[in-house]
Amino acid sequence: MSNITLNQYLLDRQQRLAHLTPDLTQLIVQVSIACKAISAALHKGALANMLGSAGSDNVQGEVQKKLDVVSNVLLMDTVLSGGKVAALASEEMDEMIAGNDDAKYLLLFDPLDGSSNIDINMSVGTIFSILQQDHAGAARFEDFMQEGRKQVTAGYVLYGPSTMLVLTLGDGVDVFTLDRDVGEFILTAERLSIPEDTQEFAINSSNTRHWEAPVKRYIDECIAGKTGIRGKDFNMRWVACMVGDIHRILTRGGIFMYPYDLKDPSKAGRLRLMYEANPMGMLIEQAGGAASTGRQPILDVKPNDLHQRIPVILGSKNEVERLVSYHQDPASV
Ligand SMILES: O=P(O)(O)OC[C@H]1O[C@](O)(COP(=O)(O)O)[C@@H](O)[C@@H]1O
Ligand SMILES: [Mg+2]
Ligand SMILES: [Mg+2]
Repeated sequence: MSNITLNQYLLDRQQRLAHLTPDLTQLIVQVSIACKAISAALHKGALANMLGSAGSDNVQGEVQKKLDVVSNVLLMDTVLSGGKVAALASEEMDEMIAGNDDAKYLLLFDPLDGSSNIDINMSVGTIFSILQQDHAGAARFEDFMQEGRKQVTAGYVLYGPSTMLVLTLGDGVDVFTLDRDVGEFILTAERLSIPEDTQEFAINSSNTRHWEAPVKRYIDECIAGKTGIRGKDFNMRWVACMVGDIHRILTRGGIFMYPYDLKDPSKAGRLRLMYEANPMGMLIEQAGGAASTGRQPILDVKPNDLHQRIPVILGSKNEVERLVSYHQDPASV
């Protein structure tokens, strides 16, 4: 194992990556500090009265857990006091929050992903995405409306049996594990690569009756296994925390889907473009996988709202491409 800390790693990358400015490095470090504090709060759990609901709803009408609120405040306070963001936006807040007018970066985050896992002591995560602000002066809402392809950094922290930071600067995907004894994220895996094929899928199958035909066809074929046209058996996993599911896929391959469904036709999907789909799409592509809505690459979607929802299909390239081809094949619909 290396003894390379996140700070050392970023200083080293500054020598080779022109877009990794000292300000961007500092912003990434500030996010990692907030995530260490979130990790500590999660670790204390019931002992620090951290479990349960906060008694409020977020902008999307979802009940906020205490830890959703605590994580949001920790991230916001740490980053705003660091002075490297022009503005930030969070899944848990209605509007963007302005930062330093002289700063050059915009930060987006899902402070606590997989909220329904908090009270059962299962894995949760934080997801973040960094965009460049391309003009001087105060940030505006429109500055955030950039395709995912323009992200300069994306990552997540998985709070599982160990706390891991998974990061891309647009040059591959690297993994850091929090050493609690010394309080540092240490580099533990480099240049992740997702196998092109898989026999593992992740989807909330309680929504089966609401799916569109291409998704039904794909999942039916996986379930038919050796007896169907796929000629091999598939396994199914569902962590109920996107960070956990994506971490598994980055580690050993697989496909993760939260497709459009007709349960509530007014919703374009369950997951959010800016806080979940874009950062995860960048990580997956950087590790050689594919990320699609079924109809176009996630990273090419031009956003129109901070809290926009979107269908997501992410993971092993050949499986994602197969499901995308079913969306184009009239026989599926
Ligand atoms: O409740 P379901 O349908 O299993 O949905 C689980 C999905 O919802 C999410 O928890 C949504 O994220 P939040 O917890 O940040 O709202 C994903 O992490 C996860 O993949
Ligand atoms: Mg989430
Ligand atoms: Mg969340």
